[in-house]
Amino acid sequence: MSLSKPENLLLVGASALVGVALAAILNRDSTLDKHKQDFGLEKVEEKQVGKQRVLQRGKTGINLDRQMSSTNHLQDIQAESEEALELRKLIKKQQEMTQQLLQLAAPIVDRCPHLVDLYGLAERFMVSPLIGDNLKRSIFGGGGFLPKDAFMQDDSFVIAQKDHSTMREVVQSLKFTKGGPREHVFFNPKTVKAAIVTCGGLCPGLNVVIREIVMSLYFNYEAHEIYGIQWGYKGFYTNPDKSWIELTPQVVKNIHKLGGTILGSSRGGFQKDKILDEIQKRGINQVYIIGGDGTHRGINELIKRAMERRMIISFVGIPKTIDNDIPIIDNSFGFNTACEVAERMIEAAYTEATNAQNGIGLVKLMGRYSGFIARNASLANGNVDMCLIPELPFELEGPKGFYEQIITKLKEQNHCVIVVAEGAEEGLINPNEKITQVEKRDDSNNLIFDDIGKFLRDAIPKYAKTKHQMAVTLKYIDPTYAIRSVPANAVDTIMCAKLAQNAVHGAMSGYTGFSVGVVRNAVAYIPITTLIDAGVNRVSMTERTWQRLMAQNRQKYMINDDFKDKAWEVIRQKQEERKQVFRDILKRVRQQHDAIIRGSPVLQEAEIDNA
Ligand SMILES: Nc1ncnc2c1ncn2[C@@H]1O[C@H](COP(=O)(O)OP(=O)(O)O)[C@@H](O)[C@H]1O
Ligand SMILES: O=P(O)(O)OC[C@H]1O[C@](O)(COP(=O)(O)O)[C@@H](O)[C@@H]1O
Repeated sequence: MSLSKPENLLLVGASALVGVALAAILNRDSTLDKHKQDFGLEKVEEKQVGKQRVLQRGKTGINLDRQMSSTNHLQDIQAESEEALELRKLIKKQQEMTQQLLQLAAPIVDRCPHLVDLYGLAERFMVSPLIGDNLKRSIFGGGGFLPKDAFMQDDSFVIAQKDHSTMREVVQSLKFTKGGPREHVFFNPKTVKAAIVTCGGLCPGLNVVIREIVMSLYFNYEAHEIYGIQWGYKGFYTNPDKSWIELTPQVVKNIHKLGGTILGSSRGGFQKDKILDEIQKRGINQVYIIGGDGTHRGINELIKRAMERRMIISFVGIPKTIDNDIPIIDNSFGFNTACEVAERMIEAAYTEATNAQNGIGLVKLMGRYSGFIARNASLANGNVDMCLIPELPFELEGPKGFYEQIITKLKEQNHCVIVVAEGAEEGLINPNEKITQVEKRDDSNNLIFDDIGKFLRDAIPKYAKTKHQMAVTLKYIDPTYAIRSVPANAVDTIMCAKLAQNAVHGAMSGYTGFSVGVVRNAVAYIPITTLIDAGVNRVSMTERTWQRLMAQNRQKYMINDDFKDKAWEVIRQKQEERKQVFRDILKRVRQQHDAIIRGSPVLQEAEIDNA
């Protein structure tokens, strides 16, 4: 019988359900008790050792129900009559097929690795110390404080895509495991040794994340051995006696009010074996790494190497980027704060511009590859006339170019407010207008552009004077580091706490290789490989937020006729590339899901029978 035929599936399903019911009567209670003894799970519940665990552990197909019925009661079975034995075998097969059917019907979720699967470990879980032992404690706090139904099931998921118009689209959307505390934890808190490191550029909220990881490990799980690694990746192995510092609630108590990171940060200096040597030497089994895309590439390298070295460690990423250019997540922490501060700078530019004849306020904001800060701060301010970002094709010169449009604005309203993202020159469609002459890179191999802000500060008045004999008053504001070095605002502080706590929940429950992010307003565990594959998030020219800004400031198309087609082609091509990236991810996730199902012993058996 082929399980790929729907009618056979239904047949198997129907008979399997009958079998399951029979099985439940015959051996459920006794097997469950035996399982509880074997695994020491006094509080384990029937529904938790069933199908959900099978789905979660799909990769290795570890099936607690199967273990129970096939091994634990062999002696009982042998003592029974031949007839009963046959019946039991049939029931067992039907049960397994039911599991298989459930797997076939399961949503396709992009699951992050679990240490049990990666290393083929026995499933030994402890009841979470977070569990409230009575309702009062659950409500009013103290020791274990979570009521039972506050725990997250492993098969809960978050749908990543925003819009769906058909059920088919919902089914096919990218989905991630939902973050949250699990009722059973992989790590015994007494044996946890955690390390926290911050990498890359600064961002508001780094200290909040550090603080909440420490507090959550220390007070919620009562894991007390926590280290902070100073100066980014290189701090793991450079002067380790000094750069490894012990983090306690006392140390981190007030750091959430400070900008930057108490651990310091750096670019470059990633040496995986040296990092792992030090981690191994100190017996670290949970590593929390806060950083951007470069940092996440590093985490992926560490995981691969750690597996080769058979180091059982949970590596967790907490995505950090002031530019908000990490894909999939709604927003990165610190972005809200950055936009708030940037908006005030734009307001200063507006005040200056409106208080001078032919006044121009020019603000340069961060955004190497993506213009999210410039876009959102401009929208928030509402008085920006032109916003230039890397994703926007434009020209400087010519009758429709940027300079001419400034002149038009000045003639119309006597002032002009301009926001430019530092990477905006990527949008310059005419190669003759490029600003950066020699390509430069930083220690992490990121591009460094020549300063477009300073370039425009000098070029705009010159253009107005030579081409229009117009004297302008230009005030230039470059708040770059002033924006990212501030403490997190209230919204970001709450977000950081949410991310940090869920990072700890994920690591404690044995997940690894995931990054914790808010997706459609819910916390998701996103496989780091997926985050890397998804590349850099960018503002889409056809998305509604950008369109809203265009509607608000009535910014015109800054391209002359010669480059019109090329500009459209660039936009179209970039959008197609982004779509392809997600199509590829979805394809891979689907293939993984199919492979899990095909790799299942039940399906293989059915196919052999059929042959
Ligand atoms: N491809 C990579 N593989 C491994 N480590 C990397 C990679 N790219 C960057 N890193 C490391 O990650 C850290 C931070 O990277 P960087 O690009 O500066 O910041 P971000 O993580 O914010 O993008 C640096 O220590 C850098 O050496
Ligand atoms: O001067 P630094 O420290 O290299 O950082 C500047 C760069 O970092 C960025 O803020 C990007 O960093 P993240 O997105 O990783 O936070 C760019 O916008 C900016 O060019």
